[in-house]
Amino acid sequence: MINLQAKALTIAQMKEAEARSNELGVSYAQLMENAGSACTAKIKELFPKLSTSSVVILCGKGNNGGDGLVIARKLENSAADITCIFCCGEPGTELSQKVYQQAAAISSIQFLDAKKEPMLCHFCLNQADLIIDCIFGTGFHGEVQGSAQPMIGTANKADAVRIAVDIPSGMNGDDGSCSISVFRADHTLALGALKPAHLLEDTQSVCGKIHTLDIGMPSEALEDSSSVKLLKWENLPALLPKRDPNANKGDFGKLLILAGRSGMGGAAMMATLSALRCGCGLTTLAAASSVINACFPHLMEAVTLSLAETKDGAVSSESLTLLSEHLSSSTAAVIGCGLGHDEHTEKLVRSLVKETQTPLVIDADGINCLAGDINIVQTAKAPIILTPHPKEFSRICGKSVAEIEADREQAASQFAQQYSVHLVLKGHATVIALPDGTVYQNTTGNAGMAKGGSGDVLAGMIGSFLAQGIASEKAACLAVCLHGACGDRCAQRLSEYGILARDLIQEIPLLLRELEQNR
Ligand SMILES: NC(=O)C1=CN([C@@H]2O[C@H](COP(=O)(O)OP(=O)(O)OC[C@H]3O[C@@H](n4cnc5c(N)ncnc54)[C@H](O)[C@@H]3O)[C@@H](O)[C@H]2O)[C@@H](O)CC1
Ligand SMILES: Nc1ncnc2c1ncn2[C@@H]1O[C@H](COP(=O)(O)OP(=O)(O)O)[C@@H](O)[C@H]1O
Ligand SMILES: [K+]
Repeated sequence: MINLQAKALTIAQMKEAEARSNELGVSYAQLMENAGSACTAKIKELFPKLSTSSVVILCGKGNNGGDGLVIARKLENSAADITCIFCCGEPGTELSQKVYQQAAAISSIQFLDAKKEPMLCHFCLNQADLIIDCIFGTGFHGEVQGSAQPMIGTANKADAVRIAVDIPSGMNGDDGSCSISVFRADHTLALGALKPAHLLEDTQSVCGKIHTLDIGMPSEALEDSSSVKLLKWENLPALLPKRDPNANKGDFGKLLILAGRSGMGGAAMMATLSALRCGCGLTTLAAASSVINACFPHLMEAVTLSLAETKDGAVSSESLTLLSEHLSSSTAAVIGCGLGHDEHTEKLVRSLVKETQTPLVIDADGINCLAGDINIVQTAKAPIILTPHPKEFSRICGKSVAEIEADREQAASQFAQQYSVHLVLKGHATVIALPDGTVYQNTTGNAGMAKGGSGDVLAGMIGSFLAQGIASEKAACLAVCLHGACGDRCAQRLSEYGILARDLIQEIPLLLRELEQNR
């Protein structure tokens, strides 16, 4: 598994993780106690002048409020004075009621009710040196209403350091959408794991600096929660191997690209050029003879293999033996870009995939050729990376495009595990799912790439890295994220409307140079 720092659990996954912790012997009450301890330790670290400071803790009536009451108890003797303000009435959950009783037994903690004593509450907030927000956490929905609203308003204007526990109150933890009234934190203490909202660019001004706190959830409980790892540009330098200064072209692999029926030469060329730009030692394009004749002058650095055509311009199955031989001497192959899908090609693709031991990237029509008998990928001898867009994926997974789009990560992960393949489900936030259940979600790319040809560029890039001996997981992650980053750079210069797939190819070496420098 690639070691990525960012790991976010959705609110539903967090609830599952809490339930699993409970089953594994770390009770809900213990988690709240641990959360309070971890927050208190972090608050002391972030705010060293505590002993001479006034602290106000804004509490909701759920378990986020419960965390606040544990913090109040744990801060006793460390701060000059502590006030807890109930913003939505008294604690309403079993857990928060229990910790309220414990805190209430400490005479030095003052408790106020925002509805009953608003003036006093505003006064305390204005005098505070530190304000801790425990009104809402993962249970928040809709808009902040009632007494919580003016409390947040005054807290945001106060001359104090503001710390939010778990999620700034008023923000949705999954999608980062904010209520009109939202607590503006200098620091946010994410409990147990980051939530998706913590990772969004737009939410940074609301969250401030984010700290993820260990609250004693067993690692099995967190890992089992099918977390999605975010793949970012910053992760790429570590994935790009350094080229051995003594190496020769034989050390950087041989890639075979089987692509391009008559009339689809652009796809074949695009895949070949992007493979060349990603550093493969020797790249061969095998395509219909008319395509080779047309593309040949533009592919000076590639070897070409001209394949017999049917009268309709499809690649004929006559070429099976020739292709099998080339495939066995290659270190990876890409099958599919603009290859077409008729009975000849289907027969050819199925035979090659069944027999070969060479690692494969299967894209576009390569996938369509397998759609009637997808079990072939499960029994194949070679490691396989499939790169469908949602419609192609729909043809092989038995789900509708709408069902896939409703939970892309889940659909991709289920398929990858069932068929023991690496699956790259393309589109906005491309998902990479591994046979072991690991799921990555790409963060680069833009809608300017939603144009014919972008997918062919990606297939060539993955194939090139694979041919150089980079393992499937790294090759797919590196290529997908780099491909998106090329799109982002191109869009800055040429606009999302104006970029072409060929522009992505020109951007590859510029960004590879940056990765080499940052390694
Ligand atoms: N469940 C657990 O095991 C743990 C939970 N923890 C804390 O518990 C939090 C989640 O607790 P809860 O599920 O109780 O949820 P919250 O405490 O986030 O809030 C839920 C309460 O707020 C109310 N509410 C939601 N939206 C509102 C709105 N717009 N206006 C007015 N009221 C609104 C709900 O009706 C409910 O009473 C986490 O964020 C975390 O801080 C931690 O203590 C760790 C352990
Ligand atoms: N809205 C988007 N945001 C980010 N990337 C996108 C978006 N739309 C498409 N892409 C990327 O562009 C590529 C399109 O590939 P594909 O659909 O196979 O097209 P084609 O094969 O015609 O080139 C994929 O890598 C996909 O992830
Ligand atoms: K909060």
